[in-house]
Order: sequence, then C-alpha cells, then structure tokens
Amino acid sequence: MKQTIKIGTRASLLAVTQSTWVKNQIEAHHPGTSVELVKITTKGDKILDVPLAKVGGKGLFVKEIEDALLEKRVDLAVHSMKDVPTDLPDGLHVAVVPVREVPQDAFISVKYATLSELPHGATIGTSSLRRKAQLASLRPDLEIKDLRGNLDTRLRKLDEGMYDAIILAGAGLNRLGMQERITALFSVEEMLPAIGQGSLGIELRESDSELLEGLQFLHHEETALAVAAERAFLLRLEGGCQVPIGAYATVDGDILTLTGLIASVDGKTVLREQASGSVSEAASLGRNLAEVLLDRGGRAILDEVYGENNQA
Ligand SMILES: NCc1[nH]cc(CCC(=O)O)c1CC(=O)O
Repeated sequence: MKQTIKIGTRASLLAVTQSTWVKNQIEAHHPGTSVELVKITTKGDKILDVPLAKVGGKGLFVKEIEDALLEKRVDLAVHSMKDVPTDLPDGLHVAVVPVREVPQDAFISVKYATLSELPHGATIGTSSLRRKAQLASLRPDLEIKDLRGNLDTRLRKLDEGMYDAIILAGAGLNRLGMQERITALFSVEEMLPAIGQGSLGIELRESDSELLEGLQFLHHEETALAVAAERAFLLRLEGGCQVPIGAYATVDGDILTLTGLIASVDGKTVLREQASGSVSEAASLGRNLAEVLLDRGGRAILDEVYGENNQA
C-alpha cells in the first residue's frame, strides 16, 4: 500500500463524513499509510437552489472528481452510489462497495410521528420525483413542496416551520450521527428507495491494482451484487436520478430478489414488479425487470418525463 493516498471529496458535510470514514478505515487497516482529503466543488454543489429535474444531465456531483482521478490529482473517490451515473469514464471503475447502510427513506417531522398522522392538506418537502410520486400515491391530499440543499439546509428548513414533514434518506442521517432526527423509516413497500440508496462506492483508476488490492477489506460482496442488479435496471431505463423510478435488491444466500418501480409524477400510476434469480445473473435480472415495467406502461411514463425535462 502507498504511503499517502488522496481522497477526492465534495465539501458537503455528508461527503466529508463518508470520506473521513473511509480514511479512518484505511489508516486503521494499513498502519503506515496516511490518507488526505482533497475537497472538490462540483457543478451540483453550485446550483443547489434549482430543482435538479430542471437542470438535467447525469452525474452532476461526480464529474469534477472523476477529472481529478483521471489527472491523478487524487487516488480515490467515495461516492453515494445513488449519485453515480451508470456510464463511467474510460479508465475508472467503482470496484469497492462497502456494506450498505439502511436503504429506506426516512419521514422527518417535529410534530407528527408518521406519514399517516399528517393532517389533511399538510405540507411535505422533497424534490425527488420518485418520492413525490410515491407520496402522492400514499397521500393524495398532501401538498408536496420542493426542498433542495444539503442535508443540514433541509433540516433547518423543516425546523424553521416551512414544512410539516420532509423526506430524506435514512442512511445520510445515520452516517452523520443524526439518527435521532429520523421520526420513522418508511418500509420499502411504502416507499421504494432510489437505485443504490444507502450504499457507498469507491471509485479508482482501473490501472491502480495495488490500491484495489489494499481496499478489498472494505468490500461487501452482497451489497455489490444487490447494487449491480439495481444499476442494471437503471441502465436499461437510461435514467438519471431525476426520474420517478426506484429499485431495491436483497441477497439471501445465492438468491437475489429485486423490486423495481416506475411511477407517473402525479402518483396516479405506480408500476411495481419483483423478480428473483441467481446472484450470478444480477445484471440480467435488472435488465429484464426493466423490460417488464417498460412494457406494462413504463415506456409511456418515461417518454413524458424525459420530454418535459428536455424543454426546461
Ligand atoms: N440525493 C442526494 C443524496 N445522495 C445520497 C444521499 C444520502 C443517502 C445515501 O447514501 O443514499 C442523499 C441525500 C438524500 O437523498 O436524502
């Protein structure tokens, strides 16, 4: 293992916390190696007040970091898998996937214990089309209001009373040590998570086999297989994270079970399918499940969503 390793990271609290966790893991496992964080500002960080669905473009949070990797200014990058596009640049791979945090979305409120306790017409904050669609389906009476910004900004907006409740990924709050802010976790039946939610991915140069070897202790194969199936589903749908789609896979022994969802933004149509198969077929399970949902009406839904984004 090299004596010094540089991790390229976004400057957000969550990104720095995740990268610091990886730094501490590496330094504990490889005495004699020291790890340095290099903060990099991404396009996504500069346009935090614009709904991402309107900005379009995939990988808003990773492009500048990948450039730094390719130019050898940094050696690895720690991403939330959810933010990593399916098409990586030549020469890089996400080859180390640590064990998954909770995949579910969290309901966060100061006054109400669960979604069903929210009074008629209450306001709930999220900018994710996936969350909006599933919320509208569960509670058509609620007023869903956009909510952008880093995690700390979103929590502050809730505390200031701009919303009766907000939705955030449980994993992010847990990683920040803010688990007490989670009022309730949704079940995956109520709210199917985003592709890769709760999972980290470590990206590095394909040529850096020594580093890959040195990071193997962080790899969790079951998480990697589950996320591979979810990402194959995403790839077939050519979706960024700004479309009302979700997927979640679990691995039990040699069997992988994948649930996928495509919904209309208004929540009036929610298409959901599940498939199981051998872990060795993770990618084809994902692709096939996407095909099934496209044929069941998903294609028409996605054509409409992509059409709207292109005009914006
Ligand atoms: N969309 C941004 C994002 N990307 C990763 C996380 C944290 C959770 C995770 O690692 O999946 C979040 C915040 C959120 O969705 O609430």
